[in-house]
Amino acid sequence: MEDINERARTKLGTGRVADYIPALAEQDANKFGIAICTNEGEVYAAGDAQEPFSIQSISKVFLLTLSLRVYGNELWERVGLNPSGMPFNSLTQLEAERGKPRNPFINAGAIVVADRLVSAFATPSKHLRDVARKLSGNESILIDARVQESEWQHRSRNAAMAYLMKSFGNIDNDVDQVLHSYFSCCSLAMSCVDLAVALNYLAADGHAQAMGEPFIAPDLARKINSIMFTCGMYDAAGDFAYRVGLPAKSGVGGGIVAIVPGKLSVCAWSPALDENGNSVAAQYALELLAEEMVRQQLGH
Ligand SMILES: NC(=O)CC[C@H](N)C(=O)O
Repeated sequence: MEDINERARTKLGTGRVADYIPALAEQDANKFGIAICTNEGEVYAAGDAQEPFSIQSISKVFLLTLSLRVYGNELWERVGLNPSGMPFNSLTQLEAERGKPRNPFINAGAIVVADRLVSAFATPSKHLRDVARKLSGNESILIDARVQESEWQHRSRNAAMAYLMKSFGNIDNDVDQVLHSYFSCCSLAMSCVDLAVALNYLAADGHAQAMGEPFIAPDLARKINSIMFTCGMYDAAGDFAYRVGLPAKSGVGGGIVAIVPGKLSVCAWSPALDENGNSVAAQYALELLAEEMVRQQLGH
């Protein structure tokens, strides 16, 4: 971890912090952290791994997991399962494809999933926050109200997607209510350690480390990993698969969670992003980790 921390920091200064959500523009581009949680429950961390950051699109994994727990395969009537090949906030496919987003890991897809949760739970964002607390074993996890408000103030593009989908009958609830839920989930503040522990269920056949019990069925964990592999890095999913080869999900807060099924979960974070909205240093760190794991497996 220390070696990766040192080497990944050479990438600081490359890329740009997201500024289309003003509250995110204030992040310090010189931060880098990485944490691993093994399926045996050991946590290894380096750099700024304990510092909470805005999880942004990583919340789409929680949203999807909770929604699949309630709706099962019915969910796929509302949202597709294929990479979009488009930026995460693109509107162009939505009109042509009659309001059914390509996958649950682009904004439109996650907004549809959030709508499903608004139908299922009285207070969906509080429910999701509580699940994040339980899964990470950290009761102090909060929704960052400043980020949430900033997203709401600059919601035009996400609101346009939501209204377009509503016009096709793919959003059941009030658009403002759905957007509020979606933004509050994106605004959860968690650290690399929190996220590595919380998402370990995807590495451990659905078993939640901090809860000490099954969270989802093994088959569902396999399926979510598959969607992460093909769609988790937006239109750069293929590049990342080639470089790293692991199911992963990124967010514009600079975090990336990756899963080594059967072994461990990892979260790397650094706020500066490349042109696809993926953290430059976090991607590099995961590439170094993947290379190191191959070397160790070969006994080199
Ligand atoms: N890619 C992301 O992390 C985007 C999430 C962000 N909250 C948005 O809706 O634009």
